[in-house]
Amino acid sequence: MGQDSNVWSDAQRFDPERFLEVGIDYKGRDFELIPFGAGRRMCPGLPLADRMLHLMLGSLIYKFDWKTKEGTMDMSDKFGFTLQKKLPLMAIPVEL
Ligand code: HEM
Repeated sequence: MGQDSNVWSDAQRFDPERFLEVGIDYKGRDFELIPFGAGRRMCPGLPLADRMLHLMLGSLIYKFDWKTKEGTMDMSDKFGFTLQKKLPLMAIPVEL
């Protein structure tokens, strides 16, 4: 669904900014984007994640530089109900 070209233009391109323009919601009402699932069994942690994620991610980026063992990042994915990375990401923090 995340790469369906009927839904997303240039669907294969990594383009997080696209979400700034589309005006769809990620809280289970718009099925084009359901990172927390939808319906009665959707993620009950959504309100917590919604508040904390920016803070956690911002702190990690602010406090560390990040690198990978190989120096590059493999963005291939594997097919499934949700989009997952083919190879797990091993991010190594480097103290600033
Ligand atoms: C970015 C953060 C998170 C994402 C993307 C996420 C995503 C998801 C997804 C996709 C599901 C399955 C929903 C479905 O079956 O329709 C789920 C279930 C669940 N999540 Fe999260 N989650 C996040 C954070 C959290 C947090 C912070 C908590 C708890 C503090 C949490 C607790 C749960 C629980 C208990 C379920 C099982 C719900 C059930 O089966 O009824 N999640 N989550």
